[in-house]
Order: sequence, then structure tokens, then C-alpha cells
Amino acid sequence: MDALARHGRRREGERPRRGEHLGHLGRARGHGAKRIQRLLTSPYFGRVDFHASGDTEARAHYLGVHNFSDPQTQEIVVHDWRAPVSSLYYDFESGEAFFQAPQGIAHGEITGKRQYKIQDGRLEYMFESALNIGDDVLQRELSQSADDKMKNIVATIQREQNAVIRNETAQVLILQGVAGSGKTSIALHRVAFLLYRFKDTLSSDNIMILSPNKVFGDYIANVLPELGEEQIAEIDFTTIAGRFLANITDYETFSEQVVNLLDRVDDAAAERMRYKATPEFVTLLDAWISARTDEEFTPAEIVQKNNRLSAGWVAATFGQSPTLPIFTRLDLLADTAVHLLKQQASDRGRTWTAADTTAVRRQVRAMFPHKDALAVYKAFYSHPARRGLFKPLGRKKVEYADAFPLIYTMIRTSRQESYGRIRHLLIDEMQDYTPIQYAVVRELFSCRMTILGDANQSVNPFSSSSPSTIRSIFPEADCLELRKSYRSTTEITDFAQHISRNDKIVPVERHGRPPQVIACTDQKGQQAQILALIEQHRNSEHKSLGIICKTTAQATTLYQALAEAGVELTLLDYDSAEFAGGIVITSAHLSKGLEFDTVIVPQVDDTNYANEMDRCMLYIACTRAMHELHLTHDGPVSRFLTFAGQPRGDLGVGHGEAGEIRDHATVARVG
Ligand SMILES: Nc1ncnc2c1ncn2[C@@H]1O[C@H](COP(=O)(O)OP(=O)(O)OP(=O)(O)O)[C@@H](O)[C@H]1O
Repeated sequence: MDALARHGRRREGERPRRGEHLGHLGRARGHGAKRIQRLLTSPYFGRVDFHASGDTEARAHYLGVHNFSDPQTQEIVVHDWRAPVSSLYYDFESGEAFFQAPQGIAHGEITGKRQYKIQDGRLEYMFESALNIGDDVLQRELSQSADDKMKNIVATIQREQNAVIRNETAQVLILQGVAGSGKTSIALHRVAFLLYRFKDTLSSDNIMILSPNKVFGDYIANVLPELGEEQIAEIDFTTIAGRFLANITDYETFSEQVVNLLDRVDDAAAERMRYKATPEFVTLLDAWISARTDEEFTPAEIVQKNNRLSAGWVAATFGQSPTLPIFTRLDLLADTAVHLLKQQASDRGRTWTAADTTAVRRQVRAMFPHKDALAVYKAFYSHPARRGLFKPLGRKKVEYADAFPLIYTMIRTSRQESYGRIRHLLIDEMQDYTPIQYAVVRELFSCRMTILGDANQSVNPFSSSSPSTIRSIFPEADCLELRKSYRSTTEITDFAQHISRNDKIVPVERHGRPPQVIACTDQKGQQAQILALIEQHRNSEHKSLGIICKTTAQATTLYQALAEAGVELTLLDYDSAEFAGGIVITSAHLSKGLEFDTVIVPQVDDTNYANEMDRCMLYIACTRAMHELHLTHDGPVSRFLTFAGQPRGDLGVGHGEAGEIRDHATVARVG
């Protein structure tokens, strides 16, 4: 601590970080100062005593968010949580242990382990623990209130999570994790780890996250800076679609597709989505695009200004670039033809105009029957087996299900700029993307990837992807699974299990109030009930409250009613870019990845939550709750919640309890 304090006053003496020599010294010093500041408020969170084989005694190693060496002796006082020696803390209990030291594997014995909570320079608590990091400290961390930003979990990373964070070998890592298993946290810690481990060759500029929306991006924005790393760039599929399709065609967005499906499921549209959401579709489309060149390119003589290039010359020139996409090959052919014909014209003293160039290009393009990628894509559906599977939305707008097949066709038919500087791509909410989207990603990002999500949290059951589906696009991928759920109390996890069962889930043992399903007499009564729940939340120790409706339209209507009743709250809709603390109202789709101390799910009647898509939404909404969950309805309760009224013991998981009458509301408690 002394060394830290001394050093805090002499920050210019700190060793520069990666990239700091490149003319960013001022900014770098700022980072260094921030690191020191962070260390001064919380210098370390763990200690592991390791008796290395061959040493006479055990040595204590302290672990913190950053490395710190005594500037005078150069001795490491605090090890960065990502340092090789720190894996002892995460991976072993007491007794025999080893870690990968720079000189090779260091074997020995762990003789003691401690966990600390130091905040604002004050020791709040300390545990002497021979066991895995868990139990007491984890319980304390999980029982805290949600912040308006995701926070780092370095002090309590669990062994199975550490294995994902420190995986250095996978080219593509697919991580399936149940709701609340820490997937997103871990992905961000993995980025921090990789930046540390490969600091000479990897920088935050080389890493990108493909995230579901801007609100989510804002919510996770603090984790990397907290870990002393710079923010990484974000992208989403809507941005990618915009980049490719802006001048080609209008297109339905993913959120529009979800909104339309929630409004009404059109069976024919669902069938089209299903068809285009399989790996076989990618194979078929791929083979079909490849075959176009062989089957449909017809070399022909080019004539301009009385000069000629024979069909044989055309075939030979075209044959020189067999690996390039068709439209790029045609452009190259046209360029060469223009060059030669222009030369011949000039040799004969004739002028060559722009109109001549255009005429040559037109002749070359006429050798291939499709004028562009859109035409190629549309022609795919002229096959009798595929008739009716392409249905534009109006004259110049394609369905979302066609947006990425079309982009894929564009990539495969003409050369496109890729994201070459990206060396590692994180993809969150993997279940919401189809194989053709992964095929597009594979073409655009030829880099390592960490792909994470939960098959149970799809927002479109007609086009969701499982890890094995994704693996069909990345056969080299390693698949890992996280089954332990950390976010919610056991009662909430049990409750959500009734809505969408996942036998693999293992809730962390942490108890709280059982979820309530509250029946109200009418809509007005329901609103009064929600106001009462908001009041109850205000008087509780909890900070954040999420009111999660099925759709953004429902959220907007309820937002207006609650705002008129004097409640201060923030509406998150598809245009929102920031995540706010306090009381938030939003839709299930937009709540993905977020979490709240308390969640209220309104309108859980059987008309509102009736089909598979609704079930997905209900599951997502309920699993956002950390400590308390309330659901309200008027009219018959949703078929997915009828278990909540059953007597104790009927439920298979959890412990049901008969409903109890409260004023004008019936409350069923479960858990
Ligand atoms: N090892 C851990 N120590 C402390 N908290 C943890 C740990 N692992 C996960 N958590 C907490 O659990 C919550 C869920 O984490 P996160 O949002 O990363 O999970 P997820 O799997 O991405 O969830 P979902 O898919 O449901 O959105 C967060 O509050 C996170 O801080």
C-alpha cells in the first residue's frame, strides 16, 4: 500500500502501457493515473499463498485489477488478475496446484487463500477461504443492487467461467449459457484477458462486438474501462444491412420483424423464415451462386469502333480469374477489353469516348443474364421447388429473412470490403442470428471469434440457431457450456423454469421473495396494482425497477399512463441509445441482456401471452429479475402461468402455493 501511495504521487514514473510510445503519451499518462487511482481505492481483492516445489517456504501473491510493482525494488506487489500466477486463485482450492509460468509449468501447493473487499481505500471485509471463490463473497456480490451499468466480476470469477476467459486456443469459441450465467460478463473479461495476454500484437482497435442494440452497448460500456482497457467498437446486424443494402433495396429490420410477428404470426411468412434459417439453405444458395458462372456465362465477341475482340479471347481472359466473384470478373474483363480497344482505336488515329467505354461494358455485362446480385438472388426462387419462398414487401422492400441471403449473394458475386483490421469478434445473443448471417460474418470477418448466447432466449422461434447450427458454419469451433445461473434468486429461476424448462440450469443458492402473479379485476385495477408495486419498490432497498411489456407499443401506452399518474420513468424503445437507471419501462425484446433488481411484467393474460413467440418473450422478461418479480393481469392468466395457482408440491420444480386474495387482486406466489 505504501508503495502504491508513493507511486500515486509519481505517476510519470509508471511504465508506459502498450501503444503509449506512439505519440499518445498524454493520453497514456491519463490511463496510468486512472489505474493508480483505481488501485488506491481498491488495491487487491485476493491473496493466494503458494509453496512452489523446491522453495523453502510459501509466498503470498496478491491479486488486483491491475499489476503493480514497487518502483524502487521492481518487486511485483500486486498481480494483475490476468497474470499466469493469478489462475491459482481461480482454478484451485487448497492443496496441490500449478500454473503456467513463463519458464514452464510451476507445481506446488496452495497453503492459504483470502478474499478481500476493499472500497474507497477501506477494508470492508475479509474471508479466509480454502475453498473455491464462492460462497460468502459471491453471495454478498450477487445480493447487491443492480447498477445502471454492468460491472466487472474479477473478484468472484468462477472456475468454469475462468476456463472460458482464459481459453487461448479456440479459433472460434461458441458459448451456450443459461440465462444469467455471466456470458456477457465473461465475454468482456475474455477481451480484457486477450488484450493482456497478447499485448504486443492485439489492441482494443482490433476487437469488435456484434451486439443486439445500442442500449445493450451502453449498458456494457463500463466493464472494459473498469478493467483498465479501452472501449471496443460495436456493430450490429442492422448497421451491416445498411452498409450493403442502402443503395440496393429497402429492407425490413430485425425489430420490425419481431414487432410484426408479435402482432400476428403469418404462417406463410413463418414458413419462409424457417426455410431461410437452416444450414441447408446456406449450402443450397452457395452452390446455386457458384453454378451461375459455369452455367450462365456465355463468352461473345466484343465489337467497338470497328475493332473486335473474339469470343475465344473473351473466354480466355475471363478464365484467368477463376477464384474471383462473377461481377468482379466481368468488370475485370471489361477493363481489359476497354484498354485493348482504346489502344487499337488510338493506333488508327480514332478518338475513344466515355460512350465507347460504356458500350463495351454493356456488351460484357450482356454475356451474363443477371444484372446484379438482387437479380441473381431473385432468380434463385425461380426453381419450382422454391416458388413462393421470396415475397417482397411492396415494390422495393425485402423481408428481413431475405436481407442477409441477399447480402451473402452480394458478397459471393462481387468483391466487398471486409473488416480486415478486426482480429477478434464477439457476437452476443447468438441464438437470434441465422446460419446465413453467420455465413456473412465468416466472409466479412476472417478472425477469431467468441460467439455466445442462450438457445432458450430466442426472440424469433422460427429462425433461432442452436450451437450445433452455428457450428455447421464454423466446423472448427470449440463449444463450451455454462449451466450455473447467477443473476436471479432461486425462487425466480424456479419460476422461469415453469415457463421455459431447461433441465441443465443450476441456480446459485440465493433466496428471496417468491414471485407473485397478481390477478386484477380490470385494466384500471391492474394499473392501480402496478402503481402500488412501484411505490413498494420505492420504499425498498432496491434501486432499479424494470417494467417489461410484451411489445414496445404496450410499453409506450403504459409509459404514458404511468407518467400521467406522476411516476418518473424512462421508456426504452428501438430508438433509444442509452440505458438509464431508476425505473425503466421497455419491451421484452429490448430488455435482452439487461437486468433489474425488481421486474414487473404487466398484462400476463392469456390473450397477450398465448403462442410460442409470447412464451419466449415472457421467459426473457422474467429472467431479467435479480431479486423480485411481480406479474399482473386482468382476465384469465396466460396458459404459461397456470402453474402459479396450483397447490404446493404440484409443480415439479419450485414449491407452489395456493393463491391468496388481496383487496381487488388475487396473488399467487410461487417459489
Ligand atoms: N462469477 C460471478 N461473480 C459475480 N457475479 C456474477 C458472476 N457471474 C455472473 N455474475 C452476475 O450475474 C449477472 C448475469 O450476468 P450476465 O448478464 O453476464 O449473464 P448472461 O449469461 O449474459 O445473461 P442473459 O443471457 O440472461 O442476459 C450479472 O449481474 C453478473 O454480474
